[in-house]
Amino acid sequence: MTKVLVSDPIDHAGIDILSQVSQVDQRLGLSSNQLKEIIGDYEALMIRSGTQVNSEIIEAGVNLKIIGRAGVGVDNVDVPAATKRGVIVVNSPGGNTIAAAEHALALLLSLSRNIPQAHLSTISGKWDRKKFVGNELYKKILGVVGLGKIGSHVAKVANAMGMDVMAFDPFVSAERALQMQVRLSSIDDLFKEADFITLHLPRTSETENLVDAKLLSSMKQNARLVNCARGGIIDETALAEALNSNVIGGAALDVYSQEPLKNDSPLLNVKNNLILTPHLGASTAEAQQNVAIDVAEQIRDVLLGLPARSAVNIPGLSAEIMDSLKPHLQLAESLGLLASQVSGGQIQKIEVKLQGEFSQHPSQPLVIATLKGLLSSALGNRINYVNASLEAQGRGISVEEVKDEASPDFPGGSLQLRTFADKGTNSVTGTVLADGELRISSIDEFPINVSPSRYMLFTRHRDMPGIIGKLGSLLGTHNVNIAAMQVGRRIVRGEAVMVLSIDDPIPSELLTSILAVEGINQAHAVTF
Ligand SMILES: NC(=O)c1ccc[n+]([C@@H]2O[C@H](COP(=O)([O-])OP(=O)(O)OC[C@H]3O[C@@H](n4cnc5c(N)ncnc54)[C@H](O)[C@@H]3O)[C@@H](O)[C@H]2O)c1
Ligand SMILES: O=C(O)[C@H](O)COP(=O)(O)O
Repeated sequence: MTKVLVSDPIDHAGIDILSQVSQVDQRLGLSSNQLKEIIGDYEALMIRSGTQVNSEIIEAGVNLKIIGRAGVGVDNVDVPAATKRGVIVVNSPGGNTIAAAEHALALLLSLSRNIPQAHLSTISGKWDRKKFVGNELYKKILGVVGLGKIGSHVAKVANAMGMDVMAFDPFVSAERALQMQVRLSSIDDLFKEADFITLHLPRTSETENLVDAKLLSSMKQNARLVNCARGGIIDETALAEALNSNVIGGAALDVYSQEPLKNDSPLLNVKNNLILTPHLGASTAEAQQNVAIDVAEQIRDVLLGLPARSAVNIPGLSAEIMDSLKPHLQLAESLGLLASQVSGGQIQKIEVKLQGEFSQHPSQPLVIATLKGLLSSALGNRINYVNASLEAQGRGISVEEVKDEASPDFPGGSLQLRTFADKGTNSVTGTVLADGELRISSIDEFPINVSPSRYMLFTRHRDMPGIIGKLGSLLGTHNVNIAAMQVGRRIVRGEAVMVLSIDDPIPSELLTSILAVEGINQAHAVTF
């Protein structure tokens, strides 16, 4: 039975799903060293933002197949290290959208009406109705930075509350903004004009300290800032200074450059106009149930050998694509595997040509499947859809994709793989028949028509009498049974290919004997 380690608090709905297929161990509060020590026993790790999954932990996870992040941000996972090791990283892109958006709105309202401060004052026995006079959000300008899933929901609610919403998001079109009744602007104009600003963008090398002293000083003096996205997007020292010197009206933060917030953080010296929450954006019962179910289902599927729907490190390969292109991906993988066994020498480049109907399919998944097949004879089950491109790059194999809409050969089109190696160029072509069956339709431009089978023998030889008989009796002598045979040639008595489907593997001494037969130029034992 597979084993799943859960190292952060996860809703029981997720644990229930995983328990149906796996042993689930919930070990909260592990140190990094403790996690490193035990991770080798597990096929899957399920986390939230509390567990840092660095490259050492990933290396120690020798059985790890999948890391499931029950939430959106995967910045606590070393995704490149996971990709290199072929470990799938999945998240729940939409499970906590509403929770995070509502938390940002709650912080906006708390800031505008001084709710936490008024609460503290009231429970201390005071009745101060003058000190806590606030502002309405109605008719105020809201600046949304990052108009993705969360930012859009905040914008929608803010519009309904009568706010005038502007946004900065370099990846959102003017049409989309118009649909949302949001006007797009530059970040500089947004910070100058807005009465309230809310951040909903990821933390990346580009957005780190994006909100710095300069941007803060351009804000209106009474303007207020909310960050419910990621710590590190705001320069916290600059923010503390801006608040203490009344450069801006107030701020509310849910996320910090270092979490948990450190005792020496400059933010803790700010008085009055700052509201802090401990990364609570996704902490609603509903969101926790959503993300736990979403991610647990994906972990369960991957452990059962099925695709994951939200893998962050399998580009272009959603579960829908994997399902709809299943036989096409199988063909691509088979051609890659075949090419790796018949091409001579070190492959430096491959050309993946999508012909006819095939050119209508997305090429990226087919290229990844081809590379997976190509590298699997060398790397076995260490290669998968996650790391195939990276492994190929690491071996200096470049990839060219070609689309050729005209394919006279097959109604369903065909896929051709050409390999360019130091010892020459080879090509293999295949198709998917209407019933989903795979066919190899040519090898090195010689036409054939065979289905890939577990063991096969491919030869290049001179088309001459007696050669087939000699080969047959050699196989017979070694007790290798022939299931099917086909010959392909372009001209009579010229060069030809022979393809045999056999029931048994070919021992190396038999291959040597085959190569010694007069007229046989090449012989390749192929295993699918
Ligand atoms: N506080 C919490 O508990 C909590 C909960 C959920 C999500 N989050 C965080 O909220 C953020 C937004 O999440 P989402 O689900 O809406 O993501 P999303 O991917 O749907 O949206 C992010 C948006 O940011 C935009 N963007 C990227 N770089 C930008 C830049 N330099 N300037 C402006 N915009 C930029 C993108 O185009 C995208 O539209 C993420 O950082 C996520 O980790 C926090
Ligand atoms: O990225 C996220 O989903 C949020 O930051 C929530 O993080 P959490 O699951 O640790 O609450």
